[in-house]
Amino acid sequence: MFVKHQTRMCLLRHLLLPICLVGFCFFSVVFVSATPQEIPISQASPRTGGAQSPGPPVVKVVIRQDLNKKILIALIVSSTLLCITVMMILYLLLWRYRSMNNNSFNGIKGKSDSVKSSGSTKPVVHKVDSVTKGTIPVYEYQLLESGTNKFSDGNVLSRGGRGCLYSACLDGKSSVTVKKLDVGGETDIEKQFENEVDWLAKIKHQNIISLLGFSVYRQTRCIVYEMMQNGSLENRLHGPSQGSGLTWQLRMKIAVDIARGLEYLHEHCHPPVVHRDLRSSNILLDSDFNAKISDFGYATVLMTQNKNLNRPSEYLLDGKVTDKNDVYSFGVILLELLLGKRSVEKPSTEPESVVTWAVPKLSDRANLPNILDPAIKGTMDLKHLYQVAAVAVLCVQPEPSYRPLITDVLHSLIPLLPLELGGSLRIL
Ligand SMILES: Nc1ncnc2c1ncn2[C@@H]1O[C@H](COP(=O)(O)OP(=O)(O)OP(=O)(O)O)[C@@H](O)[C@H]1O
Repeated sequence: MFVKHQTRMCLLRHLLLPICLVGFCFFSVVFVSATPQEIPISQASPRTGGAQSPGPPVVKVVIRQDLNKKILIALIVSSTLLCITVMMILYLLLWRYRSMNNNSFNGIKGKSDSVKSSGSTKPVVHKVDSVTKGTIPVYEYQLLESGTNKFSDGNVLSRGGRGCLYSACLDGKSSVTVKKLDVGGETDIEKQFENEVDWLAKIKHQNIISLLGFSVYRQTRCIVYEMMQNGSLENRLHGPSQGSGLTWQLRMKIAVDIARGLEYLHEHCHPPVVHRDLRSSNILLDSDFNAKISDFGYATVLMTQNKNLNRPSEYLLDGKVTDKNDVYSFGVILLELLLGKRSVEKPSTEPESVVTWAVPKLSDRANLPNILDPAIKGTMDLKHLYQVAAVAVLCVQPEPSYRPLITDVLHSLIPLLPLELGGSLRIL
């Protein structure tokens, strides 16, 4: 919204000068053409005593010199107009080219740089008005500190690999989530912080977590997100409740939501974005169990070299990043939803991935009901179950090119989801 508004204002500002020039020329032309074209010269004899004597007819004589002058003026005006039009077109083309370059997903780098240079010793100023400028709000560190009771243990939602997550109340009413990262000279964390803020500032979608702002204070980086009351999908499936709160229909809704978020990244972002770290712990659920993709610390544009990335080998096919990496990860989540198993089980022996465990078993569809998550056994149409399992198996093909596009996955899942949950299935 803000970015669109900003662009419109910018366009207006840039168009104002050429419009004024054209307007000026237009009025010049109108003015010139409005001046008399001919000067009538009467050759009649002088009037006597006010009575008009019938004299010879009035002859209109065009003064040649004047005519030449007018042609000259017309020529000057029209050539000026032509020049201005050409200049205006060039100017617009140049401006369009520049703004396209600026908008092509490098918008926040400038912001990150300024953050770096200003942020090491002083708190960043709380820019409330930055919202109206089309940028992301920069929170004062002290505001986040007081909103989380000085980052107290009582406010901790989770302790992650890269930092701690707190619930916070910033405006005295609604609750938000603050992720606090301690950079401590670790460039990797700083990079992930910048990457996350950079992407989330540009990506707005109902199935992608909303970024509310960030803060930079000495060695501490904070990211403020919307609160996702039902936590992560991983916790819902494999935590204390063991998936009991997730019905078959809810699971289908979650799968469709994730596919919608991914489809937006792969098909509607320009250039396309690959998440690269899709897993059930990065799928968050709001109070209505709407699923949103989070954690964009590793996200990148499609088809860049995959350097410096410490991910499992299945994410690094030929060192290339493609949208099919995300499709594979989506398949893993689908298997987790169906079977209630973790993506990687860690028994006392060798850790085993759900893919190597499930795919051989799924070759015989009659086997499927036996390995299904007990929490959903016998609660769905078997035809639907087979269809979802087939999609999951396709997504986790070892050969990336054999995996479907996420848009195809999405459109094969939508008919299995009831209308009231955002699908197209009519339950009679
Ligand atoms: N906006 C949110 N609202 C509610 N809970 C959240 C939110 N974001 C994250 N969480 C919870 O915190 C957990 C950790 O999330 P976080 O993004 O901090 O992980 P992380 O630090 O990236 O950990 P890892 O390095 O293992 O990915 C999530 O799995 C989820 O349970």
